[in-house]
Amino acid sequence: MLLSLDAATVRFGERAVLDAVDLDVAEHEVVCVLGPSGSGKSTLLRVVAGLQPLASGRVLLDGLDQAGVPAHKRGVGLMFQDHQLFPQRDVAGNVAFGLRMHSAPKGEAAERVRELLELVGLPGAGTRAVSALSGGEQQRVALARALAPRPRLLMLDEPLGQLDRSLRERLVVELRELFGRLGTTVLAVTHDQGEAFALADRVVVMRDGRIAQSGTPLEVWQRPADAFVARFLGFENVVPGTVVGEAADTAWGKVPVPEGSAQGPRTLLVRPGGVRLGPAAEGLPCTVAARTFKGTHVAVHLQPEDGPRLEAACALRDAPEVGDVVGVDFDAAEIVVLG
Ligand SMILES: Nc1ncnc2c1ncn2[C@@H]1O[C@H](COP(=O)(O)OP(=O)(O)OP(=O)(O)O)[C@@H](O)[C@H]1O
Repeated sequence: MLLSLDAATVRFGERAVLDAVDLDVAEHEVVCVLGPSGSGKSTLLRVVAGLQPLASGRVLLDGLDQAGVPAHKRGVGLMFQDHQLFPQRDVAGNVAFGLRMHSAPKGEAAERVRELLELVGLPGAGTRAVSALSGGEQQRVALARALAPRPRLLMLDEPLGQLDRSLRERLVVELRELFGRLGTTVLAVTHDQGEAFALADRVVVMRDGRIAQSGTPLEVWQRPADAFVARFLGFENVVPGTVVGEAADTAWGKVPVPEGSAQGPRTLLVRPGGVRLGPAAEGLPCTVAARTFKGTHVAVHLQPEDGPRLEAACALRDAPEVGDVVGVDFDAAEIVVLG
């Protein structure tokens, strides 16, 4: 394992901001830590970087305990949210900064800077002033600077946080490609699930200093570990229910569940795609309370006579109007019995 956290714990006063976290990152793996504000994501990175001491537990790099190893000797690169470029240096000066710290010979450094700027899509930008760059360009310079000393582990804290949506979406694809090509091992944190899912081989969801779930983007998306993860991912149809056989009793009536689901009192996730709308006389009667255009589909918010609202995903053409009364039934394949 390139990186292992072993029961890593950080306390501020009484409160454990990291609470006995175990995490392994293999070489060449891209891991994204995802979680709400205050869940401990940045603290996790700072611990690995050697900027935050542990109350207990261990950080190992290549199997070696990093206790007492200062930040600059850990061989990890860290790129922060507000990319902190030096405004008085030009682009090349910023990129070379990472190298100068490692006392590279001058000619070699210039060649490496040229190579890095090409890599991040800014060929020939070496003499430009940092202040004259767009947000996305500054982000690329910060990335080149972090990659310059060839860190064995690259850590990114909200790497695309400040940028507008379309630029973020483009950069995330570029980053994924770049890391794949370079074989870089990456530990990134973000609160944006789209970004994490697009970038990562593995997603780690944090809650209150603990890991709520770890898995591939597909695993986490298909089978959120619990109601917290499901809600954090933006799923709204989360209800308690009692599972007996292949159905559950819920506030929305009887809901079918997949074969082999855990039995007894549980929490259910109903994906919006599994909420099917039909004539008012069939299934659970609901009134359309709102519609939200989502680009590829319409999210239809349904109010049953009793019980919480439901969200359905409808094709653009089939979406009912606000005020319509529809009958709802459920597709067992889109229902997950949560842990
Ligand atoms: N030096 C400190 N002293 C006291 N509390 C701290 C300190 N640093 C962080 N915290 C607290 O620890 C908790 C976790 O902080 P952290 O920055 O790791 O969260 P985060 O998940 O990265 O949040 P965000 O997404 O908002 O950056 C927060 O509640 C924060 O207020």
